[in-house]
Amino acid sequence: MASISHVITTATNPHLNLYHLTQTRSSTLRLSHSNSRRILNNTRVFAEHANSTSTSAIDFNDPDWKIKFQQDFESRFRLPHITDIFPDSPPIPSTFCLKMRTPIGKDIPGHYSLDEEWHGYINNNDRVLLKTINYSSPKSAGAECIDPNCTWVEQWVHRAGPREKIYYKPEEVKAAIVTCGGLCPGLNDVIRQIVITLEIYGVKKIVGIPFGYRGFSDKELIEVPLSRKVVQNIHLSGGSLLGVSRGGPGVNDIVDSLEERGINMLFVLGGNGTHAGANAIHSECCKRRLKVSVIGVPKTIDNDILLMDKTFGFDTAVEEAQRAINSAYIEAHSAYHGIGVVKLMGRSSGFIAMQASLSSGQVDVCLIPEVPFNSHGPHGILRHLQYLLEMKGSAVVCVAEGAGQNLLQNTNAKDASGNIVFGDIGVYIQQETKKYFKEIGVHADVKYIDPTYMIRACRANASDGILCTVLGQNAVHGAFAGYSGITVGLCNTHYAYFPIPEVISHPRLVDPNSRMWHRCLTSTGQPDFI
Ligand SMILES: Nc1ncnc2c1ncn2[C@@H]1O[C@H](COP(=O)(O)OP(=O)(O)O)[C@@H](O)[C@H]1O
Ligand SMILES: O=P(O)(O)OC[C@H]1O[C@](O)(COP(=O)(O)O)[C@@H](O)[C@@H]1O
Ligand SMILES: [Mg+2]
Repeated sequence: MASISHVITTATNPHLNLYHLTQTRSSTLRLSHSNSRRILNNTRVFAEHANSTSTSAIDFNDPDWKIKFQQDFESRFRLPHITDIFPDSPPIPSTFCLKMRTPIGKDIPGHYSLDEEWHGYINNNDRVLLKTINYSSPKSAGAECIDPNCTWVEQWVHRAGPREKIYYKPEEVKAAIVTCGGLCPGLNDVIRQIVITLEIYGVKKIVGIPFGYRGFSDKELIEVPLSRKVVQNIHLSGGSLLGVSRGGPGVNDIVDSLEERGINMLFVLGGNGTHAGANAIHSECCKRRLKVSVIGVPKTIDNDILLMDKTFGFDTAVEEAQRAINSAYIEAHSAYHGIGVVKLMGRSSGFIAMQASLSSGQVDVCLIPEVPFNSHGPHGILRHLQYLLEMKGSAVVCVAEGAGQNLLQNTNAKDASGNIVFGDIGVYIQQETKKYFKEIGVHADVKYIDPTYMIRACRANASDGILCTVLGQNAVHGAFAGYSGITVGLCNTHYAYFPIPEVISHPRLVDPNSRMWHRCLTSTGQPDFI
C-alpha cells in the first residue's frame, strides 16, 4: 500500500514544486531568454515538464542531483503489483505461448514445444526510453528541460507485453470491460482484442459492463457476455458495442459491484476522467484487500494524455477532419469572398486542429486553446480575414473547441462527469465575422461546419486499428502479469505501461514552442493574433 499512495502523492505535488523552482530561478532563465515572452514560454515548459519528469524541487548544485532524479523517477514509474498487497501470491508459468499452438512435426499429437524455446516474453526489467532528444540548449525548439542547462537525463519506463510468469489462473478469472466518456474511433477494436487475447490465455468468463460506469449501479443494465464469436466483427463499425456514458456511481458502489459479480480483472477504456476513476477503483480494491487487476486503455480523441506518442482514435479524427476542412475550402473558394469555419474537437489541447490543418494545406488560420488570440483589433483574426479576402478572395479557419473561451460568455454549465461545457467558439467566429464584414461594408459569405459527432462515430482507420489491437493485447498481458492501476500507451514507437497518476495529472498540451506548432504556422502563414 505504501508504494501505491506514494505514486499518487508524488504525481500531484511535484508540479507545484518544480513550478516554484522555475519561478525562483527566473534570473537564470533571463540569461538565456532575452524577451519576456520567451521567459513565459520557458516557464511553462518547465512547469509542464514537472508533471512528467520530476517529483520535488531539485538542488542542481548537488553533484548527485541527476542520480537522485533518476531514482525518484524510477520509484514514481514503478508499476503497482498485486504482490504489494499479497506478497505470497504465487506466480505460475504463463498460459500465453503462441508456439503451444504448433505441434512439432514428429512429436506425439498433443505434445508441444517447451515454453523455454519461445523467446516471446518480455522481461520485467525491460525498459523503454521516454525522451529521445538530447537538447543541447534550453533555447532549442520544443526543449523539455529538467535543469537550466538542459542536461541529458535518461528516463526509462516499463516495456509492455506478455510475461513468462503470470499471477492469475485463467479458470479463476472473471474479466470485465467498460467503456466510459464520449465516443472515440477504435473502442470496438480494443474491446475485440481484449476478448480475443483473454481467450488465448484460457479465460472463459468475460463480460461487458453496459454504458460506462453507470452499468455497475443501474440494475436495469445487464452485463453482456463476450466471446471471440460475439466480438469477431465489431471493429467494422464505430461506436462502442457496450455503450458509453458520463457520470455514474461512486467508487465504493463500483467496487461493491465488482465484489458481487466476482470480477477480478477490469479493463477500463476512457480518458482522463475514466482513468481517475480506474485509479480510485484500484486503490479501493487494495484497501479492501481484493485481488483485482484494474487496467486502463487511454481513449481520448483529443490526444491529451501525457507521455504517449498518440492515443487511439486521434489519427482517424485527423483523417476524417480532412473531409470537413476540404468542404469548407470548396465552399469558401467557390463563393465570392467566401470564408469557411470548421470547429474540431479539443477541449484543452489543440492537437486535432493543428494536425488536421497541417495535413490539409487548406487552412489559413488555425486556432488552438494553448495559443491566445484576439478576434477584434488591428492584430485580431477579423482584420486578417479581411486581408485574406483582399489578397486571395477566400479563407478557411480551423478552430479547436476549447480555443478562445475567454472571448465567450461563461456558460457555468458542467456535464454529468463534471467537465465544463464550453461556449461554441465556432458559432462565435461565424457571427463575429458576419458582423464585422457587414460593418465595414465588405461582402463576405461565411459557412460554418461542426463535424464533431460525425468524426467521433467513425470506425478506426488502419493505423488506429493496429494501435487498438496492440493496446488491447498489452492490457491483457498487464493484467495477467499482476499489475493494477496501470495504463498502456505508445512511447517512442514502443509500447509501455505507466502508473495511471503519471499520465493524467493534467492534459497533454500543444507546446507553442514545438516544431510541430511552428510547422503549422509555416503552413498556414498566419500571424500572431495578439
Ligand atoms: N476524478 C474522477 N474520479 C472518479 N471518476 C471520475 C473522475 N472524473 C470522471 N470520472 C468518471 O469517469 C467517467 C468518464 O469521465 P469523462 O470526463 O466524461 O470522460 P473521459 O474519461 O473521456 O475524460 C464518468 O463516468 C465520470 O463519472
Ligand atoms: O456531447 P458529449 O458526449 O458530452 O461530448 C462532447 C465532448 O466529447 C469530446 O469528444 C471529448 O470526449 P471525452 O471527454 O470522452 O474525451 C469533446 O471533444 C467534446 O467536447
Ligand atoms: Mg476528459
